Amino acid sequence: MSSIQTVAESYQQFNPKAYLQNNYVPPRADFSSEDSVVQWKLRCLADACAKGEIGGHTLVDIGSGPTVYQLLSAFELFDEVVMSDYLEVNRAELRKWLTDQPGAFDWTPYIKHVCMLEGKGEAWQEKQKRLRERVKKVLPVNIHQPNPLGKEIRSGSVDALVSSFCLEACSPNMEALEKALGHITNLLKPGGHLLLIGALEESYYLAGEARINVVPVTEEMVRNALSDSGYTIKDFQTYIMPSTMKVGVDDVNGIFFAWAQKMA
Ligand SMILES: O=S(=O)(c1ccc2c(c1)CN[C@@H](CF)C2)N1CCSCC1
Repeated sequence: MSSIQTVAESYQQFNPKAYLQNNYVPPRADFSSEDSVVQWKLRCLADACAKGEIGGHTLVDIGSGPTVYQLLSAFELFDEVVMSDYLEVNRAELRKWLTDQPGAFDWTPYIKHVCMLEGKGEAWQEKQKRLRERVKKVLPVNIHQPNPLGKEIRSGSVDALVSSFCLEACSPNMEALEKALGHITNLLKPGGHLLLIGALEESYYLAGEARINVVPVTEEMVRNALSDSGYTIKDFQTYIMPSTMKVGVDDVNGIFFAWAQKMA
C-alpha cells in the first residue's frame, strides 16, 4: 500500500463535527481578543483581498474541509467559486451550510467579523446570502492526481486558488506535498494568485476517531516549495500559537499565511 493510500485510509475515520469543535469554536475561535488566531487569519485574508490585485472569473478552494470562513473575503472578487474536498462527509457538511439546512455549523461570528473588517456597514446576512449564491459547485478533489479536480476544472483555467490546512495534512511526506502543490498550481492561469494557509511544525491532529499524520513544515520549507513551483511570494506571515490555544487536538506550533502569484 502506497503512503498516499495510507493517508487516504486515515481519513476514513475523519469526523467533520469533531474537527469543527476542535478548531472553530473557542478558545481558537475567540473573537474577543485581537491576538486570537481567528482574528489574525481573517485579517490576513481581508488585507490581501483589499489590495485590488486579486480578482477574475473563477476562484477554487482546494481542500475546503467542512469550513467556509476561508472564502469570506476572496469570494467577493470572483464571479464563481468552486469548493472541493476529498471526503464526501466534508462535501455534505458544506452543502448543509450552503443550503441553510438544520444542523449546519454556525459561521455567523466569522461573517460578522469580516463585515466589520471590510467596514462597509453591510449586514452580515447580505454577505452570507452572496457567498451561498456565489459557490456554484462542491467537487471531489485529490491533490495527488495530476488533474486534482478531474475533467471539471481544466489546467490553466483558474484565476485564483485558496487552500487552508490541506497540503501538509493530506501528504505523507514533503516530496508528495511539493508534487501536490505542483498539481494545484497547474490549475492556475499564469499570473493567477494563491492564498495558502497552513500549520507550522505540526505532526498530527485529531478529528473524532481519526488521528491524522501531518508533514511538519517550517516557513523556509513553505517559501522554498512556493518558489520551486513558480510563484512570486507577495506576502508571508506567521502566527505563533499561544499555549492557551494548544488544547490537545494537535501539536501545531504556528500558522502561516502566504499570498503568492504564479509567474507568467
Ligand atoms: O489556526 S486555527 O486554530 C486552526 C484551524 C484548523 C487547523 C489547525 C489550526 C491546526 N491543525 C490543522 C490540521 F489540519 C487544522 N484556526 C481556527 C480559528 S479560525 C483560524 C484558524
